[in-house]
Amino acid sequence: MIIEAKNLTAAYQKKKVLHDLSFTLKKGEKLGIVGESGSGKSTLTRVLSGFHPTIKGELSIRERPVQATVKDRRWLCKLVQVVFQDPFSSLDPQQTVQQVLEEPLLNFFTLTKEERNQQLLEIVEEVNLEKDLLKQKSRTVSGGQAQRICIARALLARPDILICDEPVTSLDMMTQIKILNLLKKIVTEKQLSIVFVSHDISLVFELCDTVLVLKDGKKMDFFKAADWHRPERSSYTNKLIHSVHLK
Ligand SMILES: Nc1ncnc2c1ncn2[C@@H]1O[C@H](COP(=O)(O)OP(=O)(O)OP(=O)(O)O)[C@@H](O)[C@H]1O
Repeated sequence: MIIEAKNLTAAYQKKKVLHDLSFTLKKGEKLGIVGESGSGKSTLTRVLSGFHPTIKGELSIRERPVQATVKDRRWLCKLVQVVFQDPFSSLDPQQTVQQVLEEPLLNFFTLTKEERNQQLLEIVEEVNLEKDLLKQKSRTVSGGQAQRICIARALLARPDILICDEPVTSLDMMTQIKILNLLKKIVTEKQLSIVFVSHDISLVFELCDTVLVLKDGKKMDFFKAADWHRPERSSYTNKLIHSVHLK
């Protein structure tokens, strides 16, 4: 298992927001986390990337126990890459796109300048960005371009796990479709384990193998996406499914 979570419980101050969550993710599998606003999706991604402590339970990634310590975060920062809802929140506006993309290459690998340049050219093509954009400051790019840059930066780290936390929610409809198509391509082509967070269950069914449904920080269901029609789903999951008119 690449992720093994047993009874994970997390809180802000004393208020519990995740309750006894248990689930697993195999290498190369795509896990969708679904739930309405405030159900704990983002908190769970922070726990998985070592940025939020648990008050109970056990989390292991690649069979190594994880707590939110500085040492764990250092270990996890290459292994687990996160693409956030608002791409600009994780871009330094003063950096050029080239500097943003070079960061994981400089931090995690020993490469010559030529090797780095080669990887930059390959990744901009892969995520469908103009290579002239490399010279621009990241604050001058569009929302869609910014999200492509964040996806490219995450992929350049060659992570084991890619977490996408509502990666299209802040984008306009047409850009959402384009970024989703890019993510679908990545999901199909890469042997990555992916955690895809969304309030949209139909999207999760499209992209993921397994689905974790959260409500008020509690696990409502954990099942294979292909089995979505089975009657034993919780009434909450059934409501989510029916709300998007799946057949
Ligand atoms: N920094 C914080 N301090 C205190 N409470 C927080 C903090 N961040 C989140 N919470 C609370 O934790 C609960 C879960 O929030 P979280 O952001 O994880 O949910 P979510 O499902 O990601 O929501 P959304 O879809 O709106 O992003 C909510 O009740 C929220 O108010």
